[in-house]
Order: sequence, then structure tokens, then C-alpha cells
Amino acid sequence: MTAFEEFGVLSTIAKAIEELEWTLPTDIQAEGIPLVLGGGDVLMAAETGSGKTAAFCLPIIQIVWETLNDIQSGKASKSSTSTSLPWTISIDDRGSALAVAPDGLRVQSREQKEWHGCRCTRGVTSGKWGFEATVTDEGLCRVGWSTLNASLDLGTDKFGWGYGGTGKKSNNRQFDNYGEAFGKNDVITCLLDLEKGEVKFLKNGVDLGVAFTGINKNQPVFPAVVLKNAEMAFNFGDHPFKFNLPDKFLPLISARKDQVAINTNGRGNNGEGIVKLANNAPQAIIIEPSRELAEQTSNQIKLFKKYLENPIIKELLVIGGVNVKEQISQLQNPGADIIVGTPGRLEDLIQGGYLSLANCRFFVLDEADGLLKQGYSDFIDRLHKQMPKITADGKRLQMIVCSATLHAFEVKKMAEKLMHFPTWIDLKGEDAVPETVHHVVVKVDPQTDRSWDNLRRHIMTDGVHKQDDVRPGNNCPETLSEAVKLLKGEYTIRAIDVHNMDRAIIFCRTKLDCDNLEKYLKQIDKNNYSCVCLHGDRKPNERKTNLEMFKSSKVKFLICTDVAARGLDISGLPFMINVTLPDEKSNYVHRIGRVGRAERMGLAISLVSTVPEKVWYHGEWCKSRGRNCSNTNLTDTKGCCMWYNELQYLADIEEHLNVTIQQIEPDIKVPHDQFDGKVVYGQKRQRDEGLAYKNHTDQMMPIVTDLTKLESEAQILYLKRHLTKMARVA
Ligand SMILES: Nc1ncnc2c1ncn2[C@@H]1O[C@H](COP(=O)(O)OP(=O)(O)OP(=O)(O)O)[C@@H](O)[C@H]1O
Repeated sequence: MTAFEEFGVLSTIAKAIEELEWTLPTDIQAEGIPLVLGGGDVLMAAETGSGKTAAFCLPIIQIVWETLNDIQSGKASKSSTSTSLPWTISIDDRGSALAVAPDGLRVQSREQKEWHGCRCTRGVTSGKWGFEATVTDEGLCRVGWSTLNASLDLGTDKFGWGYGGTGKKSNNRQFDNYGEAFGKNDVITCLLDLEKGEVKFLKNGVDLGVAFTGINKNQPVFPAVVLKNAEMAFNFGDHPFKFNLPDKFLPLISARKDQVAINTNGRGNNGEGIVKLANNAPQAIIIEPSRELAEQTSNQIKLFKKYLENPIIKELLVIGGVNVKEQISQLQNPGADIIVGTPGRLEDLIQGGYLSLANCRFFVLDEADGLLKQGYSDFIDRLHKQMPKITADGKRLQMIVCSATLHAFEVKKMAEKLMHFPTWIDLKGEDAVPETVHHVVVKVDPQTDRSWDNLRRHIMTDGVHKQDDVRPGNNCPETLSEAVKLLKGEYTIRAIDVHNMDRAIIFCRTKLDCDNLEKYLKQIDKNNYSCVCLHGDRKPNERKTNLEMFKSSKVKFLICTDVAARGLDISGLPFMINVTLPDEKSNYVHRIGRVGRAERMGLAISLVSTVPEKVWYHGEWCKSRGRNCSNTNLTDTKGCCMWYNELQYLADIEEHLNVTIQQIEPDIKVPHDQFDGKVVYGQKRQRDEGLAYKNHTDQMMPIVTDLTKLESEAQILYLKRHLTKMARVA
């Protein structure tokens, strides 16, 4: 048995994991996998590169496969416990989009266009009976009684008698005013008098009068309900009623055997015997903040499901920049069980009616804080609303949320609103940087380092100072700001040279900065500094090719904006450079987390200007959104520039992480810390075991001596007391 199997993972999935040479689950996987398999909502907070993707993908793949397997083998229709309960909603006699809770006493339909109904497992043949139905969510519902040959759309034929939330009663398609409207939290008591052949209703205990007469006494009558995007809970008498039944009426649960009829309808819809899932209604939706990350997660799923056959799991990548028609046709045929996507394209497909959330039982927000900060909160709410909280086979919707920087107010607020008794797996209790990431800062001070005065060749800058009088000798803030830009170009080259970097990811603040750095590196030496760019202005195909070129070491450097800050997993990447610190502190954690993954060591160097730097900031007022913009006024006068105070951002990051980041000199040499042992960036840490052991024994020696002394004192004390006692007894 592999270590993963011990955590409940199927052997067929474990086999695929073994091929990846993962011998043990990481901490987050060891805690997360059993929780998701157990049906819980989970918030996973763990460092970058700690294996969160597998922590949610593995259990989801497993449950999705098991569900498909149950459906294929016909178990899905038999498995619910509800048939064994005497008075519950029947899982066999219901519409395809109608979900029944495992206790059989709550139903839900998230279908917005059609009505979906159901009936109780039992009915009555004589007597005066009542049950209560409570509206537990917004939406449309009609509740009442029907015989077994009535349509599940209650009240649309002569065999069903319903009372609807709009204040109408209906039978045989005739909708007449009755009582008053009802909605969320209202309790409707449904009464059937088979002696008089009458049906009537109470709303919150108030008698609304007889609704129907002439009920045929020759056929058993069953509690029934029909819903449109709504939810109702039932009490057939298992619990005390909220409102007393009128005189002589009894709870259904107390009906004698000879008064009860069994609901024989069903074995599913359309006589199929099982609830078959629609092609375009996946069981899992995984949302990622970028196309690259969505593709990466989708590829991981492909690897993990490799040996799962009969039935096979169909996963689909839904991202922008790819032909939408292809995605629509895939959704129609062969369909998708797990969808990994980015918000924009997911929304398009859902709104267009191509993608249905009616069977979704896993809702995953990877990099959740990033999604929320990007403004997708309403989108997440909308999707959550459309997902059934209980699926057609009676399973509860599970929500999984993860990030290396989950300690954000927005996340807590969302969890409170959408998640059900969520479990936090919080390995550090705060946002943290993995021990494998050696992160340092280099101050870029144009006042002490005057090398920018007379650079023979230099990086093209972003043009914010085009209108300013910037020149050596004029030490105004604008000149120093321009000097910082020039120096950062030089320091980047120096960092590469000093550390012989042949693979690094380089983060710039803007797309323009990325383009300028790419040109500069190529201009110096396009072989030694071979590089590509990844940012929002590059075409989807180019982004994809560039990332692949970098991953496969065809180029040495990937220059990117924060679009690549989160989640990208480039195996054994040894170095990263922050040309400018991000203003969003969580992005610092994500950016530097591109190195030091999966226990390999990584070096992250951040260049930090000691003086304010004027930079572009194109707000919503900028018509061109930055393209060829030349408005170098400051934002407070509706301009597109601002002063960037990196020292302040550095202080914010340090405060957030509760650390002081090591500072190195402008020569960018990184001193070796004797306790680090031998570090080769990009490789697993090789500790100098001999030295580490000697240090450890030296440290422990005085403590061990003290403990030995204390123990012998305690023993002497005990013996003295014991002997004194013995002497007294003698
Ligand atoms: N159990 C394991 N054993 C060995 N390697 C693993 C294991 N789990 C994951 N990995 C590897 O660790 C790397 C990081 O995993 P993953 O991308 O899931 O990290 P993450 O926690 O999602 O990071 P981030 O917060 O940056 O998104 C990947 O290369 C993955 O293949």
C-alpha cells in the first residue's frame, strides 16, 4: 500500500502518483485529502509550492469517478438511505434536477427555467392528515397532494392539488387566487381530509379555507411538491409541528399500516432507473485566476486520472483566448465531469446556457484571495447561487478554497457567507515564506551609486519623465527617479552575472517595463540573455509558446507582470528577480514562491529603490488603458502617473510576514550563512550533517547537564521521603 492510499486515495490514482515519484503526501495533502474525501468544506492555507493543487484535485477526481461509477452500475438510484425511512421524499419519483437531502426531508431544485417536482415515499388511503412544508430558500414552489398517476408538475392535471407561493391554488391547469402569497421561512400546513374529499392549507398556522373538494377516495394520495430554483423542508410528523393541526387531523407519520400506500413510481426519470448527468453539467468547477494556471491544473488532473477507466473522467479547460465554439462543442459532446477555467470564459458559457451548474458538487476557488482582489466576488456569489446545495444523488455541495495568502479579510468574509462549517487547514497560522526560499533585498540608491551618470548603454525607460528636466547634476526627484530606472536595468544584469543565472523568472511592474527589459537583454547578448515575455498584452498563443519555451529551457529568462505571480510551477527553478516590489503585499509571497518549490532551494532578489520612483498608473479614466498613453500628470489631477514608494512597500511586506528581509550590498553577492549548509539553488538542500550535528550537541550540552542534575536531586528527595515514612511505620 502506498502512502497516498493510507490517506484514502484509490489505488488506481495512487499508481499514477507513484509514477510522478511522489513517495509521501506533503503536509497540506495529508490533512486536506481526508477532509475533502470526508465531505467537508475546506480552506487550505499553505506556503507556495507545498502541493495544494494535488490536495484538492486528488480527492475530487476520486469522488467524481466514484459517482460516475455508481451511475454506471445503477447504484446511484439505490444508495440513498431515504427509501428506508417511512415518510420521506422519494428519490425514485422526482424530476431530474430535483435534489433530495440524505435524510429525505429537504428538497431543492436549482433549475431556473423549468419546474421539477417530487412525491413522498408513502401516501394515505383514508383518514384526515397533515404535514408541514417550510420554504427554506428564495424561489418558486407549489406544494400539496397528488395521486401516483399525477404529473410531477403538481396541479397541472386533475390528479394533483397544489398551493403556490404566488397565492394561487391549482388543479388541472386551472390557477385560481387562494389565500395569500408565501415565501422564504413561511410554513405551509397541507391538510387532506379523505372523509370529505377535501384539501386545504394553513399559512403560518392561519387557516386559508378549503381549496379543493371532490378528491377521489379510491386512489391513495401522496404529499407532493414542485419547485423552480427553490428549496423546501418537510415534516411529516417526525418532529413537533410548528403550528398545531386542526382538530381531528393527524400527522402522516401516525397513519396505520392499513391506511398507508407505498409509492411504487419511479426507478428514476423517464424509466431510466438512475439519475443520468447531463453532458454539460459537470460535477466540479475549479476556478483559477490565470489561463496559465488553469492549464497547469488541468494538466495535473490529466496525470492523476491516467489509470481511472470505465468510466473515464472527462476534464475540460475553459479559458479565454481559445475558440469558444470548440469549448461549446466539447461541452455538448462528449461533455465534461470536471471543468477548470478562468472567470471570464466560465461566465460567458454559463450565461449563454452552454454550461449548467445543476450537478456541480465541488466548487473550488484556487488562489481565492487573488480572485476576490481582482473583483470576482459577485461572480463567485452568482455561481454559488446557481449550484444545488444538495445534488441529485443527495450529496452536499463542497466548497474548497486555497492559497498561500489566505489570511485576507475578503476570504474570511466570503467563507462566512458561502461555506458550510468549513475546516481551516492552516499550517503556519499566517502568510509565510517557505524555508526553501532565500529572499534578499538590494537597495538601489541613485544618490550613492552614481554609475547612472555616464552609462554608455542602458535600458530604455518607461518615458514618464519625457517632459521633465532630468539630467545628471540636477538632483531633483524626477532625475533620481529616472536614475533608479537606469540602475535597475544594470542591477538586473549584475544579478544574472554574479549568480551565473541560466534560468530565472523576472517580475516587472508594468507590461511596458517587461517589454523594455526584454529588448535590453536581447540587445546586450541575445544568446546569453535569451528571454521571453508573459503579460496581458501578448496574444494567448504567444503567452503559451513563451511559457513553454521557458519551461523547456529553450530560453533562460521569463520576464513577466503579476499575471504569472501565482501558482506557476516551473520545476526546479533556482532564481527570481523582482525588478520592482509589488504594491500588493500578498503578491510578494506569490512572486518569490515561484522558486523554492517542492523542497528545492531558490534565491529571490528584490531591487528596492531608496528614493520615490515616478511610474505609470492608468486608472479607469485613462481612455487607452495605457496603450501609447502620454499623460504624465499625477493621478490626483486625472493623470496617469504616481510616485511609487518602494521603501514603504518593503516595510508593509516585512510587517505582514513578520520578518526582516536580509539586505545585501549592490554587488549582489549573497553571503553564505553557515547554518544553511551547502546550498545549490534549484536543488534539494544538502545539509552539512557533520557540522549541523556538532552544533546541535554543543547547544544541547548545558541543558542536558542541568536536566541530569535535576533528576538526581529529585530521586534523592524521593528516597529520603520514602525512607522517613518507612522508619515512621516501623
Ligand atoms: N507529495 C508530493 N511529493 C513530491 N512532490 C510534490 C508532491 N506534491 C506536489 N509536489 C510538487 O510540488 C510542486 C508544487 O506543487 P503545487 O503547484 O501544487 O504547489 P502550490 O501549493 O499550489 O503552490 P502555489 O501556492 O505557488 O500555487 C509541483 O511541482 C508538484 O509536482
